[in-house]
Amino acid sequence: IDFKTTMANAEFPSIFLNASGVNCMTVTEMDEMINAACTGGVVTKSATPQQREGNPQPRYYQLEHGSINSMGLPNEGFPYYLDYVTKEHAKPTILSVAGLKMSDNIELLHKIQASDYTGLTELNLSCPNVIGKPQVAYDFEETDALLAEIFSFYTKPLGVKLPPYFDLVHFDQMATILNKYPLTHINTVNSVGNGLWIDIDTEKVVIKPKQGFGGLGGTMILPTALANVRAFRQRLNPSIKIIGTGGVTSGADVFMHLLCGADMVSVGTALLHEGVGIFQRLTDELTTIMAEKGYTSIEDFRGKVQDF
Ligand SMILES: O=C(O)c1[nH]c(=O)[nH]c(=O)c1Cl
Repeated sequence: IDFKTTMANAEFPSIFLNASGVNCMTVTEMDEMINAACTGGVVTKSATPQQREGNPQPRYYQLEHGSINSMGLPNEGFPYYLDYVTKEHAKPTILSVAGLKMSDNIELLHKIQASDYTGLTELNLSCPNVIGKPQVAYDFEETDALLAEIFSFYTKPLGVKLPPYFDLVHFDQMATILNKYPLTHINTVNSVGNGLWIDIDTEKVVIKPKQGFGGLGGTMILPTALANVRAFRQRLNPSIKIIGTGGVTSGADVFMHLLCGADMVSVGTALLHEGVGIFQRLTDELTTIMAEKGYTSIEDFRGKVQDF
């Protein structure tokens, strides 16, 4: 079975990507993603205008059923990633960008618009760990204003990375805004913001930044991720594709994201834990499930989750 798919002008040889932030900080990591078996390409770490050290360590911690992080947007800086994605690669790239303020986002997109890069870009509206900054995507007016400004000049393929929402009315409000713009895709979900974990031996929180508050990922957020993928698939124009992210550790999890309507699936916590070999495993497990059910193509079941 071939798992190739197309988004905007890019042909991905597989539906699998890394979640931005994992295995995508450096050229070495991004090349490893592209050269790995069963990957569709690579999503860069969200780039800020200048290089950033990020938050003090420990800033990532693996839990029994997932992860917690408050990285603080460490990255090599926008020029580094623009240079990488503008080069030729065997598979497509998605350039992730994250401004620390509105003007940063506008400035970064003007630079991409003016550059030779013709691939996909993903605007991260959902970083939960920039201290003192609320997530843009939880401010509907700001999101609407930002997208209106961007699409007044930006003509290249653009998607947005969204945080999870937890209220059906919020799905309605956000989808109404997103449907106004010619987005290539949304990527949902980013980590579940500001969780907390404690080591009871030391009675201390497990990460240093933000008094231990950090974004949650991994198995424990899969139900939230599935709900967000389904809710947006039901509400968004079919022209807006969906990268399903959150909680994927097995072929069954991939199958559920696809049933909810995802076009591609990205993996973060489990990729960090297992390495790029996970993509062959997910491919094999999904293939087995499809064979057992008599499906020969993802289109046989994508978006066809049934109500009870
Ligand atoms: O702290 C981070 O770098 C970070 N961590 C996340 O879990 N999601 C994001 O979008 C970002 Cl930008």
